[in-house]
Amino acid sequence: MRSMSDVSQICPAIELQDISRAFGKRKVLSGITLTIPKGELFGLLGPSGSGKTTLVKIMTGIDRADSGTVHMLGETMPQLKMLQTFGYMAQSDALYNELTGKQNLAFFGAMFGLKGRALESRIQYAAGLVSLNEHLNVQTSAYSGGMKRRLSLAIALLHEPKLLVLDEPTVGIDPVLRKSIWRELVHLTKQGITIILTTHVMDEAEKCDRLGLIQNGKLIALNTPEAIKLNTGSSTLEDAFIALGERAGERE
Ligand SMILES: Nc1ncnc2c1ncn2[C@@H]1O[C@H](COP(=O)(O)OP(=O)(O)OP(=O)(O)O)[C@@H](O)[C@H]1O
Repeated sequence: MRSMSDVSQICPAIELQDISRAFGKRKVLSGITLTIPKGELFGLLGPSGSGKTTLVKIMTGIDRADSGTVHMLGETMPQLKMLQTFGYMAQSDALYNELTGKQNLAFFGAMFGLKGRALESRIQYAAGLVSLNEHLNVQTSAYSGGMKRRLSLAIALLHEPKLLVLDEPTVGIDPVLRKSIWRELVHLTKQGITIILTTHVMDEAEKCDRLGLIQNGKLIALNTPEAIKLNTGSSTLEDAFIALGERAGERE
């Protein structure tokens, strides 16, 4: 008989089956079916309000679908124990402003059971990744918007999650740092970590292994960046998405 860890070895990182969600009378997601294998760098794109944040919240169990099923590494979601498995970076930063950057990291690290040397070394790694080492002892209330985003990303990475779910992770981050963060994200997926992110930035979308395009709560395209361009006869992803959006609009 297979143990739970054997099951998580062979299961995809995320499996969504026929997910729908409405807020009141407003249908935000309709019939989304999507499988994301382990180690993939998956990008969710779509116009503002198309349902991307709602979908990633449902993947992590932060929000619940009205119908459909969610599995993370073979486990039915939501499940409290899965909080240890993934790191989530929300669009708005959830930080303690009266604490320093380091105290914030230590607080969230302790919540994930990290302590002593292990906690210190993870804080140094995560802060280094987002170039915050020199600002760790500054109170977070004095951080710029970009620094807060970077600290939120460091917190999401702190407990070595197998899966990272990042909602517009590089908004407000300067191009040089954005590049180095992306280099590290790609490096993490090479180690088998799955990354699912939302973005509006086309050059970030180009770096993803696969993209899902959401429009009006429906998944209207799912493929590699190259195939999406090829299938629409477009030279840029931007043109491809405009073409796909128009086609989907005509079908509705
Ligand atoms: N808790 C909520 N209550 C009511 N409506 C909501 C709630 N959360 C999201 N919505 C609505 O659902 C729709 C989809 O929102 P969502 O945040 O998922 O979009 P998005 O694609 O992530 O947008 P953006 O790119 O601007 O972040 C929007 O119309 C939003 O107003």
